[in-house]
Amino acid sequence: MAVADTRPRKALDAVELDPRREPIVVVDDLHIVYRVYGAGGKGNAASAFSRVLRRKHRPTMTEVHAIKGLSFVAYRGEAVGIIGTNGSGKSTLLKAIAGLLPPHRGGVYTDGQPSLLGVNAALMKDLTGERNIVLGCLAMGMSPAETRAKYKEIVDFAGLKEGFIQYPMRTYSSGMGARLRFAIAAAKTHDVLLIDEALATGDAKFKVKSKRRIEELRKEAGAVFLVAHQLDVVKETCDRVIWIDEGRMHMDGDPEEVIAAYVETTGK
Ligand SMILES: Nc1ncnc2c1ncn2[C@@H]1O[C@H](COP(=O)(O)OP(=O)(O)OP(=O)(O)O)[C@@H](O)[C@H]1O
Repeated sequence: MAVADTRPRKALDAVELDPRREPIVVVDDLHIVYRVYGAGGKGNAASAFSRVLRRKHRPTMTEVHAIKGLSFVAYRGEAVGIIGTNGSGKSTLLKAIAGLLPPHRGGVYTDGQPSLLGVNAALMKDLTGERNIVLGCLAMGMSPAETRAKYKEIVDFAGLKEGFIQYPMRTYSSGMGARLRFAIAAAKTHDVLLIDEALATGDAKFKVKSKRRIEELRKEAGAVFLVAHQLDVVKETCDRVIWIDEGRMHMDGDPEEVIAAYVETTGK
């Protein structure tokens, strides 16, 4: 899948390519800019009316430059951890790789279909866990027969308390929701699996289980990207870590080294 590239290629030239491995995600001088309308102005009816009278269609617009020229190549079989302080651009990068945010400049190229598994992944709160499994599997492109075949495996993996699978998801704790989301996403082999904080709320036993499943997914599929604030999860799960600071690449390499440098700099 290719996402708009509107400028001469330059930044990726600086990235070293490993000719022995197969690239699966290429991020080339990526810039992501959010447009925020109405920031700074009063968001009430009077100011909207005043805009109408002044024939100004839109409230003031400000831009947030969240990713500022990021370039790297991820290879088949890699598990890449993305770390950085709050607001550094981790979730934005995942969304851009998933194709959910258009690049302002530069591009993201993936070999195969990326799937984003986030804390806010679109499960329906008013539907039962059971219905969400079916909908989730169908939404991931599985056939009804495949969905039926995988159903029990998903329920077992999520390991919810007895009977909860028949309850609406709004009755689940955040940890239970995260477990079910992960279990649904992990039921399928993904070309590129993007995980945003989904493992944060699981307990220790579930983390071990998910780590094992991520390893399997890496073998079966393309690459796994993981955003997590818990550095131990990243260290245990990933074989490469990218540290983003204010939307820019700060460090990229061995998990132990990058995390040690991050802890030393940020004190986290
Ligand atoms: N929908 C949005 N509209 C405008 N600005 C946004 C939006 N989402 C994120 N931002 C801004 O983009 C920047 C990067 O945010 P992002 O959520 O990617 O950071 P993050 O590293 O994932 O943060 P955290 O660790 O807190 O989850 C921040 O300055 C944030 O305020």
